[in-house]
Amino acid sequence: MLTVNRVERIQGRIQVPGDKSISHRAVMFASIAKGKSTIEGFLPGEDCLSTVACCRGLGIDIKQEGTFLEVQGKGQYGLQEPENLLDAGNSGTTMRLLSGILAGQSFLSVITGDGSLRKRPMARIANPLRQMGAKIDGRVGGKLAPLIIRGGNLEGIDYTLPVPSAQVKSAILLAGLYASGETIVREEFLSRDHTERMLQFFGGNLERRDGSVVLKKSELYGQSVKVPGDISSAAFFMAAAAAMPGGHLIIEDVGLNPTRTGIIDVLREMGAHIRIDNIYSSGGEDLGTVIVEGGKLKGITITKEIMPRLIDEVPVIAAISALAEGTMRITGAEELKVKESNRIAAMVTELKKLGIQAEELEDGMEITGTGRISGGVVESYGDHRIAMAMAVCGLFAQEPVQIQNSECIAVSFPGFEKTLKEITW
Ligand SMILES: O=C(O)C1=C[C@@H](OP(=O)(O)O)[C@@H](O)[C@H](O)C1
Ligand SMILES: C=C(OP(=O)(O)O)C(=O)O
Repeated sequence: MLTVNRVERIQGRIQVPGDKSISHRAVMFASIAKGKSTIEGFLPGEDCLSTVACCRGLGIDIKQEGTFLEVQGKGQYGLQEPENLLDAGNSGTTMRLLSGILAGQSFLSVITGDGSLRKRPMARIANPLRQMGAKIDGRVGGKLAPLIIRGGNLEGIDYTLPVPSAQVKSAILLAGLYASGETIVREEFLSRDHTERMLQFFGGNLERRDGSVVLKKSELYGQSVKVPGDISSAAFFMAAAAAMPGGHLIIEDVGLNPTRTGIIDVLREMGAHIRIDNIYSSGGEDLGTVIVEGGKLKGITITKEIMPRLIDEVPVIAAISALAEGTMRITGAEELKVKESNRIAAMVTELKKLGIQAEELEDGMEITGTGRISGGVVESYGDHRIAMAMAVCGLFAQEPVQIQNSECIAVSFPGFEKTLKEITW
């Protein structure tokens, strides 16, 4: 159980661990690339370690020393039939992206995960991968994991995403590496495009045409990847510093891919002062220093257009909305219901336990800021983002906030508590 006490100051200069989305992709792409890859700044969180374990289960030699990885890629057709179940743990990204790769293999794989992942929707990837020619079965008519995949002989498809999801887009593109003809993915609002950028970086034949991604069957080649700091982890501290009058926080080497910076746009619209400095590029991704000055925030309305660029940051936005003036209305966020927990229900229930005025909407939530957060015991639902969002509430609460089942924070942010202590007084 993590206990977070009220603080008076948020100040400091920090770095956050490597980006989770990019760490997963780097390991997977390196595994199916020809030759050795190195990965620097890898996130040694539980989710990414699940990806490493699955790739090892497919016969890939991966050496890990903290945040440094060396992967001996065996080329597109070098993976071996796994002797046992592949376990994606709590990680939707592992299960969905890896399924795209497994759809290209003629051998049999069975991929499963923990209790939360086994409840999350998998038809969204199974359907397009079946259309490409893979055989995929699973519980409840092939909709839930464990998934049983026998792939091979794929054909490209032209697919418009029915749900805004970078994981679905990525699964199709990874299968597209093995498919004849062109694989085309279209989406209404651009979701995180790390797969597109990294496929190009590894030598994949990928083009972007009028809002769609077009991929032709291609071979990847080993590379050296430097993983940027995770803006989704930085978001907890950015939001806390923004809501604390007098707060001053500098976060270095943060990934600033424009498909991930919705949190900066939202905090600015809420009245926060955020500056970006020292921008540079590495491996097709932008990085930079984020400087946050704290002050008084106001509630705003968020709609579905920004959601793909903001999705994992909604819990912490909800948390600081309690401190903002007026009402925060978050809409177009249905996808939050199918994350590690139902993040709409979880946040509303737990915020109410701290005396915050919160209400569920069909596609989001509404929070009315009173500036007052009481203390108490709250639940994480085994969901890392809920646990960290509630920790942010604790920094502003009248009494300590105790977060039950907080170990799940290690899924995406090992060292969260240590960094939190370093910047708060
Ligand atoms: O592609 C990715 O790395 C991710 C995509 C998002 O999920 P969806 O694709 O389900 O929206 C996000 O919530 C998740 O944390 C990571
Ligand atoms: C939704 C998340 O991850 P995943 O889908 O990979 O489990 C997350 O990290 O907030």
